[in-house]
Amino acid sequence: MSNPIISLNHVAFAYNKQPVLRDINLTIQPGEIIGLVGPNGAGKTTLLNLIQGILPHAAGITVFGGQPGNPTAKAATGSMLQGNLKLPRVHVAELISLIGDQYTHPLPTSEVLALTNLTAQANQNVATLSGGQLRRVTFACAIVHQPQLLFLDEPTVGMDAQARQEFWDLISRMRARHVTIIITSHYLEEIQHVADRIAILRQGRFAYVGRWDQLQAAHNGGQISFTTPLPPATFSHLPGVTQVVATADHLTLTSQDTDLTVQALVPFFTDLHHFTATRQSLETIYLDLVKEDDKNEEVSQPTAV
Ligand SMILES: Nc1ncnc2c1ncn2[C@@H]1O[C@H](COP(=O)(O)OP(=O)(O)OP(=O)(O)O)[C@@H](O)[C@H]1O
Repeated sequence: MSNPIISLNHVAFAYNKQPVLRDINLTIQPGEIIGLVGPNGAGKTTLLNLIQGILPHAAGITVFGGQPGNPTAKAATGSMLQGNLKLPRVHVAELISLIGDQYTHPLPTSEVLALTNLTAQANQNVATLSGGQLRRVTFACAIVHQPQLLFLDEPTVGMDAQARQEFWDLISRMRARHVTIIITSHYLEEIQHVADRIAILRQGRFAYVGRWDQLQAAHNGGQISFTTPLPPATFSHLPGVTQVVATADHLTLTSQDTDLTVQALVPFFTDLHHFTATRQSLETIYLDLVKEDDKNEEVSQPTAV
């Protein structure tokens, strides 16, 4: 395995003695796309700022083999921070080429425009762009110097569904260029398609780091619905079943393990109709994980930082 681009070892951080990050551990390999998720105020932006050396506290953080903000890391990093930047009133192409001129090996402006779907807006004044287009210009400015590492803090905020889809396509194009990306987003269902691994930040620690599909496989719960002439009590003691709800036309079983419950339902199949089984959505798994962590926090003592 090649040298990691970023390694985080027992990283802790507090603002004015108020702990935000308590014990953060993560190693990021070149070309990986990491989705950093967590509730509002969990510390995602703080962590990105620490890794970039914007916040002055570097214990346990190595970026491109050195301290955050080291010259190699600075030259190889692109960043798109939260919100729209206040951009000067120039044409889109002019702005991208002005920023490119600050670097030794910038991408040609036409290539950046094509990559970010901004060719049609090349000669438009940035002050007249839509919110979604403006976010793409900010992204174009972050990649013009061909960074190996990109930080994207809620890049799709304010974009409509189509603009978000286009943006995620753009991130997939960055994957082909082997760019390492850390991206924060509250759109879980979307980020799962672009991120190789998800890191769920909660109460100053990662509640989960890994692939979404593995997280889903580990949470096998869900709901099973059907119509049946049999009484609801028939199903309440089947393996995995935690709840049976009867409505006018069907029964819904909530199960901790849908595979197990479906197997136990096989002997009843001739009496079951309109059968559907649904696995928990990622959103539900995420919310449960965050809630579980809340419960754990109630019993565990906060770590001194
Ligand atoms: N400069 C600061 N001084 C003091 N406290 C701060 C400062 N910046 C952030 N905080 C606090 O640190 C915590 C983490 O904030 P941070 O912005 O890192 O969270 P986040 O996960 O990015 O949140 P969001 O999803 O809402 O953007 C919050 O409680 C916030 O109020």
